[in-house]
Amino acid sequence: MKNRVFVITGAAGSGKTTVRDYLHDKYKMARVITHTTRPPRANERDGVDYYFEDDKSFFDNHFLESVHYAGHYYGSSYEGLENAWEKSPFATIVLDTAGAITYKKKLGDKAVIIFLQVGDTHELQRRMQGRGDNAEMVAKRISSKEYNRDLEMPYELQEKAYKVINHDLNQTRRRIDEIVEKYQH
Ligand SMILES: Nc1ncnc2c1ncn2[C@@H]1O[C@H](COP(=O)(O)OP(=O)(O)OP(=O)(O)O)[C@@H](O)[C@H]1O
Ligand SMILES: Nc1nc2c(ncn2[C@@H]2O[C@H](COP(=O)(O)O)[C@@H](O)[C@H]2O)c(=O)[nH]1
Repeated sequence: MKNRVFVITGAAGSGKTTVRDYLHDKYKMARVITHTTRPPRANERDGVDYYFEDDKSFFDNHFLESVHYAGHYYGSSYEGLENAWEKSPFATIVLDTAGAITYKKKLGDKAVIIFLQVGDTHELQRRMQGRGDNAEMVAKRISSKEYNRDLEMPYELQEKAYKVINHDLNQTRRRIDEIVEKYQH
């Protein structure tokens, strides 16, 4: 089976991590852990959710791509992807849309891009608060240009990404199953 990386992208709170974990649990896809200078949330662990870095250590990595998002750096390394592919031919990663565009440009058909959309921005805020983000963090996030940019599929991903509306989670899982099925043979 050809190596692939399923890139889950979309706005904050759109369900990227939820879909990534579904791909891991159901299809045993290896998760690519990325690096960030953002402080950990209450339930996040270093090396599991992210590699948490400071403004100096972040730049010691060998990045395939990196971005500045809502005041913090995020980046995904070549080694992270190679390590995931050593575990399984199908890997999965969560990226903002700028990162997804870079993955598509650099990896071509090895990168399968899934863009998640939730039309109602109030629902997105409810979901962020529901998972325990504090009100100040949510306010900062939704006022960032990156969050607002990622609400719609960018021009560069049109015709190159699958758009999945994540309203009902069971429907989303079924749609994800249909997409994965296309790459299994
Ligand atoms: N279809 C859905 N219906 C209701 N709640 C959902 C749905 N999908 C995900 N959620 C919930 O919404 C919250 C945000 O989801 P998740 O953390 O996966 O988003 P995300 O896109 O990874 O966010 P971020 O980019 O900010 O890390 C979680 O509490 C998750 O359980
Ligand atoms: N381009 C990249 N985007 C990344 C990376 N790791 C995470 N992300 C995306 O950043 C935002 C914010 O994440 P959060 O955990 O602070 O809510 C979100 O869209 C993530 O998907 C990366 O290495 N490169």
